[in-house]
Amino acid sequence: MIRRVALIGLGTMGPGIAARLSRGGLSVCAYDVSEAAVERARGMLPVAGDVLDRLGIAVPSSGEGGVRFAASIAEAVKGADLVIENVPENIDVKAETYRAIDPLVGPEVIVASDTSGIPITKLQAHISHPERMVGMHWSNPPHIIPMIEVIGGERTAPETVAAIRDLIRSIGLLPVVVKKDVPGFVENRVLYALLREAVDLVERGVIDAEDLDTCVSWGIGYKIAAIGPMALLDMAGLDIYKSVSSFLNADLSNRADISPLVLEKAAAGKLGIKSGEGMFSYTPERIAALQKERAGKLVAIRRILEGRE
Ligand SMILES: NC(=O)C1=CN([C@@H]2O[C@H](COP(=O)(O)OP(=O)(O)OC[C@H]3O[C@@H](n4cnc5c(N)ncnc54)[C@H](O)[C@@H]3O)[C@@H](O)[C@H]2O)C=CC1
Ligand SMILES: Cc1ncc(C(=O)O)c(C(=O)O)c1O
Repeated sequence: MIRRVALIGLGTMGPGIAARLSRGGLSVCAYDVSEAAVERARGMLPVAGDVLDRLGIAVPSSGEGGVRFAASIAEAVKGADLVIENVPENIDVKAETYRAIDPLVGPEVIVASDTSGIPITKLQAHISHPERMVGMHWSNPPHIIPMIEVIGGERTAPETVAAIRDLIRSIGLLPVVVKKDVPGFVENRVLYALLREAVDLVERGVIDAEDLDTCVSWGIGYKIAAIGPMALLDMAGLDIYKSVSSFLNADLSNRADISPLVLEKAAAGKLGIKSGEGMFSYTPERIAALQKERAGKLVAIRRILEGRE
């Protein structure tokens, strides 16, 4: 039974994951190489806790759960049943992290990666018990989005996939088991198909960035939360999809490299909210207001989709 979780990496994803696991009654020991990341995570926990309150996810009455911060990776993984790796999306950084964890944990400990899409088969080459390694891909913001992809690599034991699926379910979240270890799994293959086309349309001057967001959020986005893509095909009619895709598919962006617009901005340090500028510009006040507004909307939508309002 999984009760104690070590969480390695407290950047964008870590604090929300820690808060949600703790609400599920799991005891979390978190670690980051960066002191600043740990301090930021400490500050994020009550904010995420407030959102979880509004989602109606109660603090366990048993007194279980809780998040503490470790001073070393060894302290973090000591006594853990599950280690969740949340370090940057770079195979070398992840491999180095597994090398550090490997001698510190027994063969019964599951090592899960929150990778956005590096195949688990590649990651498990860097660990001495590959049968205990699994993908556990959360979606951002992880304390609010209930769906988590579970991915086994070529050498993952089916029992490991089942254990993570059951854990996710046991804390009231929604596991989706991906049957093949393809790059990007499912969520990001679909998201990156959309993002490639969106960036291309803005880059070619077909539409401004603000209007692109209005079009997608109030058109496809609003609809797709209630009606998934496969159900949408049936709602529109496969005859319509056949006619439109007969001329449109060939015209969609099929670029295999990274768009020049994104490369240019990234090279100039324009990374989005984390740097104050990306596709749009942000002041610190605007970031705080946006985060509050977005959490409020996501909570309200989720409550409606769950039939609670
Ligand atoms: N940002 C997003 O929207 C999502 C990201 N992911 C994935 O989750 C993982 C983490 O992503 P983010 O939180 O966005 O990254 P991030 O770059 O914001 O945070 C990574 C953290 O890991 C720390 N770190 C680096 N090496 C470490 C080590 N050896 N030991 C302990 N800590 C270490 C860094 O100091 C940093 O605080 C990546 O694999 C990413 O692809 C998954 C879902 C969504
Ligand atoms: C741009 C982008 N890339 C990756 C992810 C992920 O799920 O890994 C997300 C996300 O929203 O979670 C994302 O927005």
